[in-house]
Amino acid sequence: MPEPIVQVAPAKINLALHVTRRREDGYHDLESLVVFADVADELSAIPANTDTLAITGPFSGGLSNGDTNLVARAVAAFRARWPDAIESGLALRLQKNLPVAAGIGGGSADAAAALRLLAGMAPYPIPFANLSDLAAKLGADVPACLVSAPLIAKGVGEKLEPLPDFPACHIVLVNPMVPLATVDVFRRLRAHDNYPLPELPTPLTRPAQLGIWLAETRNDLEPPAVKLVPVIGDIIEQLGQTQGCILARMSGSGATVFGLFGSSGQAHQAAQVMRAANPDHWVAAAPLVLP
Ligand SMILES: C[C@](O)(CO)[C@H](O)COP(=O)(O)OP(=O)(O)OC[C@H]1O[C@@H](n2ccc(N)nc2=O)[C@H](O)[C@@H]1O
Ligand SMILES: Nc1ncnc2c1ncn2[C@@H]1O[C@H](COP(=O)(O)OP(=O)(O)OP(=O)(O)O)[C@@H](O)[C@H]1O
Repeated sequence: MPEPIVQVAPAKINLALHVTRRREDGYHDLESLVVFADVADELSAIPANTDTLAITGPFSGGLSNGDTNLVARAVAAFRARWPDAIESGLALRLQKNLPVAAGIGGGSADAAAALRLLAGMAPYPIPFANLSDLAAKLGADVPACLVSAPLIAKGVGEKLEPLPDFPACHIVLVNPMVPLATVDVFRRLRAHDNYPLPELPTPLTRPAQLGIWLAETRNDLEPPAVKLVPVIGDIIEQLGQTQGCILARMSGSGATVFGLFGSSGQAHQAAQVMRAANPDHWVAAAPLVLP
């Protein structure tokens, strides 16, 4: 039996997300500081006669392993774009550790992991720019997930500026286990032309520096999401009061809330507090993925 080829699909966190414009096509232009935490789905592949997808793990329930799964869509799109790159079929296994429709880009991270995995198997180099163009067709967050390191995203997520340095922060993620569809949150958004992100300090190396910058920013999707799922507001308040929490805010279109911490000890302590207070919620603590 050959060794499986493995790619991790880390959780995406929008530390700040400003909605700057409603476009003609109904989508919105965003400016977002995007980071990734070392809590992840995991995708593995073994050469086989045909392509198959098995889904395991705590959040596999209810996810289709058919053509609509973002991993299957990524594989199909890759094979259509580079038909001679991988001749064998692939037995794919997705370990689903991240909650679904949670604002932490699980499906997008899985699609990006599939693209990285296939590109790594190809017998010739696949230019990153071409892979990124294909990623954008699969979903707004897929190009950022392809990078999986701190970056500023603009447009609908296709314009990316990876950051050369970033403070070694720790993240606590809390999800109330209420799925929230991105489209519903955008539909409830009232102000579509908010101000852009302020300039980031350079070099950006200390958590406290990041905290000062973040205090000038927001997640514009948070108020409409809290209206739809009020418990998000309660989590932000609780997490914000834990010791050492630099900032508590919702990620993406929710419902996951993140807490930002300067040390691993404080993050794990806060995660314990949140677990004890909310035994039904999903809680994870992890370091950020650094550049
Ligand atoms: C909000 C973010 O999580 C920030 O990272 C992402 O931009 C969302 O990206 P995503 O999950 O890939 O979003 P999609 O599934 O493509 O969008 C679902 C729906 O949300 C709305 N939508 C989404 C992204 C965007 N920039 N503007 C929008 O108005 C559109 O009505 C779209 O039909
Ligand atoms: N591999 C996959 N993992 C998770 N969701 C998937 C997958 N494939 C398809 N989907 C579908 O994609 C939708 C969005 O799921 P996902 O977890 O990516 O949302 P999200 O965390 O809100 O993303 P974002 O942060 O980009 O808004 C779900 O309704 C789900 O059914």
